[in-house]
Formats: sequence, structure tokens, C-alpha cells
Amino acid sequence: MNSDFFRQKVEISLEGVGMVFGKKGRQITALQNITFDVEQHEFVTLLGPSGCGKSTLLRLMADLLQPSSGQITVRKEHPKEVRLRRKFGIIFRTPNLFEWRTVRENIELPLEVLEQTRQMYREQVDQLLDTVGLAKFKDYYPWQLSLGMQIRVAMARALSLDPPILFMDEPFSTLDEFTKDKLQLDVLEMKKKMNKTIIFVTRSLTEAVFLSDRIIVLSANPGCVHAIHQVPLGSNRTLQTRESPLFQELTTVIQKSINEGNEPSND
Ligand SMILES: Nc1ncnc2c1ncn2[C@@H]1O[C@H](COP(=O)(O)OP(=O)(O)OP(=O)(O)O)[C@@H](O)[C@H]1O
Repeated sequence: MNSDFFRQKVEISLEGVGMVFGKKGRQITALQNITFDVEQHEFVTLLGPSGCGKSTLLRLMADLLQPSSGQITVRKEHPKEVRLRRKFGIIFRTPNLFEWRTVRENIELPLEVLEQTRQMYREQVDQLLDTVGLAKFKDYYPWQLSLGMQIRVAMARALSLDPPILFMDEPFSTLDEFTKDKLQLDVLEMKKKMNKTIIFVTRSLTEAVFLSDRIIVLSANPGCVHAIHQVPLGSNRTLQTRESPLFQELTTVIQKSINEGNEPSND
């Protein structure tokens, strides 16, 4: 039997992808020969030190940048086609909310752009407000919320069109540990309930192991795939999961992999 029979559906595929910034004379090769697939409903994290090209890679997949070489397909199409059909949700490091719009109005924005009437999406937005735990704060303005709550609003807004694919670029890097824990648990819950394919970027090894099904370790100068690690921690993860021997073992192995990938070469 064909081995593809056992594989999940491939959602995103990268083949020999490279990215060079700048003009002749002052070029930076940010990424070189990146090849991997992301399967449907998978949570894949791009992990590596600052400057190894994680954000660039995420932006290429989301069609916010165009690769200098190689090919990216999403559901067998060019990422642009998929973006134009609004099948991507994106959450950045800063929540980028509109200060003059309430929580509810910020979440409604993508739906408004599609010119749906408020009546059509009222229930859907109510559900999202519940999902991110902000139902009581729906009439607040962003400046009345903590940073953690603002990030929750950005998450709800990214989910408002129910996209199958979610890109998350270091969304929790500016948060304190306590708020980060809560939001990581929310993401795990969301993944379980909503069945999204999630591409997550972080510099934090523990965050990557806690959230991911698979971790892609990038090495720097230029950014390459150094190693790919499965994270077999199951789908019922709690804060106690981080105390388990398997979690400790995975962090040790992946830390070693990061160190190897970033050792200075002798060439
Ligand atoms: N628009 C740009 N123009 C020129 N160089 C860029 C541009 N964007 C990124 N780079 C360069 O590409 C490389 C990779 O940057 P990128 O931001 O993707 O790394 P990163 O791993 O996400 O880093 P960090 O964790 O610090 O955000 C860096 O050398 C960066 O300076």
C-alpha cells in the first residue's frame, strides 16, 4: 500500500525556500533551502535564536513576503489565493487593536469588511467573546484592558472568519509568566475545540514543547532547518505536563539540538 495513505492531509508545503533581503552589494540571506510540510490540524512551532528567520518564514507562508527561491503551497495553491479567500488568521507580537473601537467592534472588524450585517454575525462574535473569556468586557476599549486581555481580543479577531490556518508570531513574548501560562492553556483549548492548523513562532523552548505537535529547529546565518522534533505529549496537556519526565527529556534533547545548530562552524 502507498505510504501516503497513512499520512494526514498536507496543509502547507515548502520546497527549497530561500529568502534574500536587500539589493546587490548589501544582501542578507535570511533563509536557505527550507523544506518541510505542515499537516492539517497540526501545531507546528518554528524555534530558534533571534535573527534565524522565524518571522520571515512565517510571513512567507502567510503571503506577506515573496520567497527569493523555492516554492510554497497552501492546500496545493499559491499562498496568495488562500490569503485572498481569507483562510489565514494572523496574530502578531503586538495586538494592534483599534483604540477607538470596543472589544466587540475590534473582533467584528474582519466581518464588517466582508459587508455582512451585524445581525448575521452577532451570535458568532458572542461565541468568540466566550471562547477568549471576554464576554464581560465586550464594551470596553483596548486602553481599559491589560496586555493579556488585548492579546485575547487579537486572537478572537484573527478567529472571526473561522480560518482553518492560524499564524502566531511570538504572541506571548511580552507577557509576564503568569499571564503567559493562562494564554498558553487557552491556545491548547482552542486547538482542541476548533481544529486549526497552527504555525507558531517562539524563542522559548518550554513554550514550544508545551504547545506543539512538532518543532522545527532553525539554525542561523543563514536560517536553515537544523532538525525536526515530534512532541508526543498528547492532547490533554496541563501545567503539570511541564513537570513530567517526558517533558523534561524533550526539552533536554531539543535544547541540545538548538545548541548544535548554532555552534560556530569550523569552515
Ligand atoms: N525587511 C527586511 N529587510 C532586510 N532584512 C530583513 C528584513 N526582515 C528580516 N530581515 C533580516 O532577516 C534575518 C531574519 O530575521 P527574522 O526577523 O525573520 O528573524 P527571527 O528569527 O524572527 O528573529 P527574532 O526572534 O529576533 O524576531 C535577520 O538578519 C533580519 O535582520
